[in-house]
Amino acid sequence: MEAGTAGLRLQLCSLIPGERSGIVGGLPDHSTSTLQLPQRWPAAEDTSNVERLSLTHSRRTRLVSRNGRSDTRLSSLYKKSGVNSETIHALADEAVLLKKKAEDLTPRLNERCIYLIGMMGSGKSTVGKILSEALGYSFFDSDKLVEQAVGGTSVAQIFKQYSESFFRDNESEVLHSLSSMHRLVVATGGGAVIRPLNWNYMKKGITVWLDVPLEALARRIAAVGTDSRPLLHHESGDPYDKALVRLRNLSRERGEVYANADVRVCLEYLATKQGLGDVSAITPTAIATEALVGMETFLKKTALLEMPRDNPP
Ligand SMILES: Nc1ncnc2c1ncn2[C@@H]1O[C@H](COP(=O)(O)OP(=O)(O)O)[C@@H](O)[C@H]1O
Ligand SMILES: O=C(O)C1=C[C@@H](OP(=O)(O)O)[C@@H](O)[C@H](O)C1
Repeated sequence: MEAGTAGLRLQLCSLIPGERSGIVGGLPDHSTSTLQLPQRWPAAEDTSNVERLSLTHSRRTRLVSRNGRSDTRLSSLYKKSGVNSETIHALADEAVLLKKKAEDLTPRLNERCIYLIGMMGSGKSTVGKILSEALGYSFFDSDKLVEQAVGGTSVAQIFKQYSESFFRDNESEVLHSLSSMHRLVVATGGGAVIRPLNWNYMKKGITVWLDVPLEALARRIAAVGTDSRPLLHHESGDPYDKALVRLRNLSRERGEVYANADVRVCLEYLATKQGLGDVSAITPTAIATEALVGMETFLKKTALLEMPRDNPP
C-alpha cells in the first residue's frame, strides 16, 4: 500500500445518541475489517485505566448527592486504600462540583462536541472520560479509532509499517467523520493540531487545550513507558530525560498552535489557584471541572459577541 494515499473510509449511519448509529471503516488493499461502534453510543471506552480515585467519582457523586453532603459510607469505600478521610471528602466534594458544573453547562453546550487537545500525556484520555461521564456524553479517543480502522493495528505499528503521514491522513478522516456528530468528548492525538484542516473539523465543536508543563508530561510518560508513543520512543537512555528532550523538540516545532483552542486549561495556573506546589497534585476531576469553567466563559463571550449591538444585556 502506498503510504499517505490510502485513507480509511468512514461512513456515518446516525449522529444522535440513542438512535441506531455507527462508524464503519475499512482499508483498501489489505484490510476488510470494519469498525462498528455500539448502537447507543455508550461511553465507547472503558475507564479501567483512569486513575483509581478519579475512576470512582460518579459512585461518590451518587453517594454524596443523595444527602447533599459527604456520606460517611464513603469512608468504607476507601478503607483499604490507605487514603485518609479528609482526602476522601475533598475528592467527593470535587466530584459533586464537577457534576454540578456539568449539569449547569449541558443546556448551553447545545449538544456540541468537545475536543481535547494537548501534548502527549497531557491527560486528554483520562480527563476526557471523566468529562464525558459528567456530561452524559460519549467518549472517543481518536487514536483508538484510527487503530480500529487500520484493522486493529497499534499507533506504534502504523508509524512503523506505513508512515507518520499515513497515520495523519487517517487521523484527519476520523476527525472529519466525528465532526458531524453531537454530544461527544473526543481525546485527539497530540499531533492533530498540526494540520489546519483538522481545526476546520474540531472548530465545529469546542476545543479545549490541556496545557501541562513538559517536565510533568515527561514524568508521566516515563512512568508508563513510550511503547505506545512512537514519536517519543528510543531504545536507550533514561526514560525521563529522553521523553523530556523529545517533548521539548516537538513543543518547539509545534509552536503556539495549541493556543488556537477556544479554552485553555493551564495546570500551572490551576495549581497556584488551588494552593498546590506541584501540578502533579491536581486531580483529573479538578481538571475536568476547570475545563467546564473555561467552556462556560467561552460560551458567554461568544454569546455576547453574537448579540446585536442595539440589544445589550
Ligand atoms: N492529572 C493527572 N495527574 C497525574 N497523572 C495523570 C493525570 N492525567 C493523566 N495522568 C496520567 O498520565 C498518563 C497519560 O495520560 P493520558 O490521559 O493517556 O494522556 P493523553 O491522552 O493526553 O496522551 C497516564 O498514565 C495517566 O494516568
Ligand atoms: O503528539 C503526537 O504527534 C502524537 C500523539 C499520540 O497521541 P496522544 O497525545 O494521545 O499520546 C498519537 O496520536 C501519536 O503517537 C502521535
